[in-house]
Amino acid sequence: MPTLEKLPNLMILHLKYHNWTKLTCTAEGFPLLEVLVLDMLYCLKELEVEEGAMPMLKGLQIKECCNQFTVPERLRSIPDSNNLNWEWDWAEQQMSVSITHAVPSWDDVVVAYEPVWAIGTGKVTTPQQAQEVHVAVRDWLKKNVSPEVASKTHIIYGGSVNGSNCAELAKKEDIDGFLVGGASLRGPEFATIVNSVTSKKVAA
Ligand SMILES: O=C(CO)COP(=O)(O)O
Repeated sequence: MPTLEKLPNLMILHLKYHNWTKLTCTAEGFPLLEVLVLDMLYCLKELEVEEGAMPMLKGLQIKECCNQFTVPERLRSIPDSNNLNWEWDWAEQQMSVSITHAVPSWDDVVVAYEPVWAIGTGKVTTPQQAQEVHVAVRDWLKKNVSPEVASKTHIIYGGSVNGSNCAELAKKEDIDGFLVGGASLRGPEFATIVNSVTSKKVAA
């Protein structure tokens, strides 16, 4: 936390699998953080958030942290990040933060859209919702970089992709591929996912 909380542009933080017993966020910590997920922190006994820390927090999820610890008063009114409906807001802000700096070659860039609530949860976004975000990312590239880069850049989706949902997602015009986690460990299923993206959809 002492290092992470000083990152000036960090907006989404998913902390998973660690044996921390106490997490402390100091008063100036996480100035732009909007979503915090504490996941499988089995040893966590104390979460201390000083007054003024995480001033932009809009979504919080605490899952599979088996010790009962007291959630600080200010965080109790923060909505579950699963219920947030501002996917494109996030995507746009993240694009701005990460891409306003020079990219040496757009040929080497792949943009991945991964809703934080879909990562490793078994909850996948709907193809329609993913398509909307991918279109918005492509439009952003068109306006802020160039139409050529927008048409050539692969925009891939990640978050609970599996052998059963990949075909419907892959049908969407602006979903150019997948970022696969858990299902990549199951060979035949991974092959199904790879084969579901049958053609390169972006311009050559
Ligand atoms: O984080 C991921 C890939 O980087 C996605 O993981 P899952 O496919 O297990 O949700």
